[in-house]
Amino acid sequence: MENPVIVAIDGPSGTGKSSTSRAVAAKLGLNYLDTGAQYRAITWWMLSNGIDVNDPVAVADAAGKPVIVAGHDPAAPGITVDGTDASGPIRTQEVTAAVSAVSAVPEVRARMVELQRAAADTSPAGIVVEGRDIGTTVFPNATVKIFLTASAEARAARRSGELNGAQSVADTRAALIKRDAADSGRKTSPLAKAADAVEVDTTDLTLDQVIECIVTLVEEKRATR
Ligand SMILES: Nc1ncnc2c1ncn2[C@@H]1O[C@H](COP(=O)(O)OP(=O)(O)O)[C@@H](O)[C@H]1O
Ligand SMILES: Nc1ccn([C@@H]2O[C@H](COP(=O)(O)OP(=O)(O)O)[C@@H](O)[C@H]2O)c(=O)n1
Repeated sequence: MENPVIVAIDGPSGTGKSSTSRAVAAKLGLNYLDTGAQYRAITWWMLSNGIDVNDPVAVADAAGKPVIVAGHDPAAPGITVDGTDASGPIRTQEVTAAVSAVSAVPEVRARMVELQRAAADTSPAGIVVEGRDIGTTVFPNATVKIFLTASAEARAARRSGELNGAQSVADTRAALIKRDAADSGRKTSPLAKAADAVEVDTTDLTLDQVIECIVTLVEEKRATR
């Protein structure tokens, strides 16, 4: 049988990773994994259990406790923490503000990477995995690696639109830039483009154009291997 296809999609917030990855997985009949949702889920658990997220030792000590299960269906991925649906709570601004600190802790990353590799092992046709370090660390031998970018203005406008104006574009832009810096500057598996990743600037592309571009790259790669 053919090896499973692994499509790694990395990039900063608001570049279109989730929307693109889900559509690409659905079109190609592959599983889907949102690794950002896993880091958000463990962050939500830390906050809910009174762990000081700015204390890396406390976070490391607790990292093995929550049971996080991410769904792989691109039409309805979902995520549970200790059996409770966490899809809503992981998207709050409180979690968004704390997630970079939690995800910088090596013990947290080791646990998540284990779950991410296990997800690929149970995806016979293959999987589209989105995050920050998928092409560099989690799947260095991925079939196709994509690094999405977009201007800070475009990303902030997209995100602010999702929050229905609850946060201004300027405040959203500042929060995104702060999180990018934390994610790119951490020691363990920072946000980075893999040397062999294809960079796609989505600033002036429609979502459909980005999806088409990635589907074509995967199909080309599949045809030649
Ligand atoms: N190419 C694009 N053009 C316009 N809007 C986009 C594009 N890609 C994504 N979006 C929108 O931007 C928002 C953020 O996209 P998302 O996929 O969640 O990004 P990420 O996962 O990288 O944070 C969503 O509302 C999505 O519909
Ligand atoms: N592979 C990954 C994915 C996410 N993350 C962390 O998780 C956070 C949330 O990721 P996300 O993909 O849900 O973020 P958004 O792009 O949705 O805003 C990021 O800011 C990183 O701190 C990570 O460290 N490594």
